[in-house]
Amino acid sequence: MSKYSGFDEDDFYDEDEDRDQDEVLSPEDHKQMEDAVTQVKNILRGTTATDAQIRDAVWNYYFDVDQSVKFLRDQLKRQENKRTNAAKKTAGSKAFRERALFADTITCRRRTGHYFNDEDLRLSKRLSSSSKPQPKIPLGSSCLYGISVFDGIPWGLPTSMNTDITYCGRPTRMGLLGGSSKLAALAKARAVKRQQQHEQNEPMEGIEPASPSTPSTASQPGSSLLLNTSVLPSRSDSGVSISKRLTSLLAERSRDRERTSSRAISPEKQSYLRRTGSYSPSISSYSPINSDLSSASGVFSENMPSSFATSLCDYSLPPPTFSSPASPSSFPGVSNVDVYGKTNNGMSADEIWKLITNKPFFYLPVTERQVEEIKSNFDKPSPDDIIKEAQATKGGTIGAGGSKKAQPQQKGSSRAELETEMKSLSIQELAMKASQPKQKINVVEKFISSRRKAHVNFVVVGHVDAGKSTLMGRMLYDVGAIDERTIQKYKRDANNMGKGSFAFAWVLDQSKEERERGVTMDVAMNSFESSKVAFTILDAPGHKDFVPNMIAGASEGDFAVLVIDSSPNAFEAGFVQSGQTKEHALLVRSLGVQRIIVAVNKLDNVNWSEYRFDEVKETLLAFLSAAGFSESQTTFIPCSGLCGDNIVNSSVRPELSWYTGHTLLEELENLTTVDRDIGAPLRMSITDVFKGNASSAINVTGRINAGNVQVGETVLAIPSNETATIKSIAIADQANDWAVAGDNVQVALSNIDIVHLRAGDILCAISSPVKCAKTFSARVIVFQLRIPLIKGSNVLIYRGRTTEAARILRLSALIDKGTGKITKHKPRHLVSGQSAIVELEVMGSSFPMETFKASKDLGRIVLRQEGITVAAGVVEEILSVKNEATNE
Ligand SMILES: Nc1nc2c(ncn2[C@@H]2O[C@H](COP(=O)(O)OP(=O)(O)OP(=O)(O)O)[C@@H](O)[C@H]2O)c(=O)[nH]1
Repeated sequence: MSKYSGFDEDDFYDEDEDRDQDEVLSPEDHKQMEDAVTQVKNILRGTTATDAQIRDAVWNYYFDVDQSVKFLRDQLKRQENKRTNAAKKTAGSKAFRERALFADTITCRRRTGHYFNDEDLRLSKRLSSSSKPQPKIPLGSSCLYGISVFDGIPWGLPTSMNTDITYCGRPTRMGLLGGSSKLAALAKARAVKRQQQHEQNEPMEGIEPASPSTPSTASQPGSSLLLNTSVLPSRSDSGVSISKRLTSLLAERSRDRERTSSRAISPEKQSYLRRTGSYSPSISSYSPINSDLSSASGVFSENMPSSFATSLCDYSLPPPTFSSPASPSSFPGVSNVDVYGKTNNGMSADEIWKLITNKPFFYLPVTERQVEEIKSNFDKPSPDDIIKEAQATKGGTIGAGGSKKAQPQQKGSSRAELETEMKSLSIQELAMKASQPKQKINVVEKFISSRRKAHVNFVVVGHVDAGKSTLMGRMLYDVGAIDERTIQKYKRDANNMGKGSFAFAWVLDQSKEERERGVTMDVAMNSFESSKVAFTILDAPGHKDFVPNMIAGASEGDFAVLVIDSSPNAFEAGFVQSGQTKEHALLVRSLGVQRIIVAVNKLDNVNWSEYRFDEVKETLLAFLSAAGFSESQTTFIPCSGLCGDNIVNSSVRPELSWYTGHTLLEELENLTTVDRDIGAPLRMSITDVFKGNASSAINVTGRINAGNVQVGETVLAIPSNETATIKSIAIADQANDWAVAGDNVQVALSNIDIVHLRAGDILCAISSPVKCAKTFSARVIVFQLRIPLIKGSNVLIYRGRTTEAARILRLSALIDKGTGKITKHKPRHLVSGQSAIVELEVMGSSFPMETFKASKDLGRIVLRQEGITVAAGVVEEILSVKNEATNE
């Protein structure tokens, strides 16, 4: 391996590199080196390899003669190739430049033999040191720079164009519009290189680079530099003679161009050249439209964007006036503009345009008549306006999905009138006008006369894998809410998945992910009816990651079923600080649940042990009473969801004969029914929002917390503050004309856009809107904390499905848990187990809430920090709202 590995061999001969080989070589190595150098020299005799190159190669290849020779031969070959290519390139570009220069002034006559005329040949001789004439340049050849527009056209020049072609200057090259980024990069690199070369040429005294504003000579091939005779030094050296030559050459070319321009151009050719952008019309045909063509013809100097492009991109341009467009000829002192855009006062058309308009612009190719026509189209009302007007006349109907905040303006009504009307409108009046259904039902009367079964929601909580879903699945199966076939199917499918024991849990865990993971992730809802009561099960997730979902479920529960895994160590695992048994029990209590049934589950795992049951009962009873559940409101039932003991039917198992109490279902039926004010203003917490398949209505599901609702009624959505009309109501999939507090409903809403509704929002009576709190005070119980809560602590507040960021504004007081009396004002911090009054500020935009006194459902909150529940409590007072008028 050579020392060059990993290096570019082009860097091999670095003149500056200091390699003092003699200093590091031993006498023996030195001799070896000299021998090798001599051998390589002999082999490469006659080549251009220098002594230094040979020594370097030998040194770097560790005196290996063959390797060094091979390397050096390769290098020499590469250098030779480089030189040849560079020479070819130089020769090529020189020839190209010369031909381009000739082409600049050539008139090609295809029909008459494609020869240069005498004048061209004379000029070419003078320009080129070679006296050899250039006899033929075929039309369409790429060497003809000026007409290279025909390059690549397989059918050549159109027959109609087989007449005289006049080159009118080099076309301006514009940047790539999209396309290859590699090409763009290459073009950019070349431009930079050209710029560098240009800058290197700049210091030449007496010669300055052509500027964009200089006359058209700047854009001619071969004339990238322009003489400035005023700064030319009066030296009689060779530099001056070159300058003189260039001056006379340019003067001659200028005369030449004038001659060419005076020749007649056929209309056919004019049209073609317009299309190709190489035609500049004379002043006689100068118009706003073809002024742009003149800029494209090369009159505008290189690197300038066309006026069309400028008009498109430059928003600062003043709009052009259509009535009397200015033109270069109208500029004082200008009477003529030639085909090169040069005017008789020595300025280019471009310069004059700039003076006239400050910036070049592009006129749209429309006549004044067309403009008038376009303008008159807007005098009439649009089809939309006609429809709106018709709707307004009919009675102010607004299309579905439209915002009801902005009523369409009646034609003829003044702004002042409208403002007065708006001021006089109040939500109460709106309520009077809009919330009345066509045929008003007395819902309270209807409810009483209907003798409907009491409707109870109960939430099932407990540590992960305590058996909550299995227990509820079993209950639904035993009461006949699930048929045998479905259960058999679940058993088969669960067996196939290797989760046979989860068959009953699948009744509630419906999602694929929940079934695959064997974990409940969101609250599952299911209903069944006993002979006395209609129940809705809210099966909450037990995993700590889904506590917010558990809170949502618990917020809707009237009672709670706490499921305990009585298996050895399992109860203890759920009861430790990080377990969810305690957290869930505290949360349901904080959210207003007073009645709790503890299902001591999986008793089959402890051989139906009474001792284990008592152990669990004792431990929990102490904890629950400390958490606020009275003993009379707490019941313990030994059961097994998997085996079905004591769920719906009493166990007949001899091992369980020690228990003679109620089954779980009996216990649920015995619960005291909750009193609800069905005559109060409507409050409905939305749990889900979705669009119906067929109808345009928006469906929302949720629970009616207070009051009642009926089909045709107009309600208010908070926090969006948008009204909606109740299109239909369904209770347990049965259509109904009305619903009351406690019902879990699916409601179809019309006249509202789905963007104004989301889970956690409240539907309420227009006459009594729910407020969105900005600051409020709450009585809270502090849970287990890692760090104390202080003034300024950031928390997340939860209520049902609503969550918002909040900040503790003030720790107002510590209170006694038993008596509720203040024990200390303004504590510095709050620690685990304390009760306190705190003031909170809602950071987010909207958190609809009510005081606990006004609504037990909407007045409860849970505070969490970094995924841990830190406190829960009730809203005492709403101190300020987001916006009194709009709740925004
Ligand atoms: N031996 C026995 N196993 C049970 C009993 N009840 C449930 N299981 C098993 O416990 C495991 C968990 O049951 P799930 O019903 O999913 O528990 P869960 O509390 O709903 O779980 P999460 O909702 O995810 O917290 C399953 O393997 C059930 O078969 C029972 O009474 N006895």
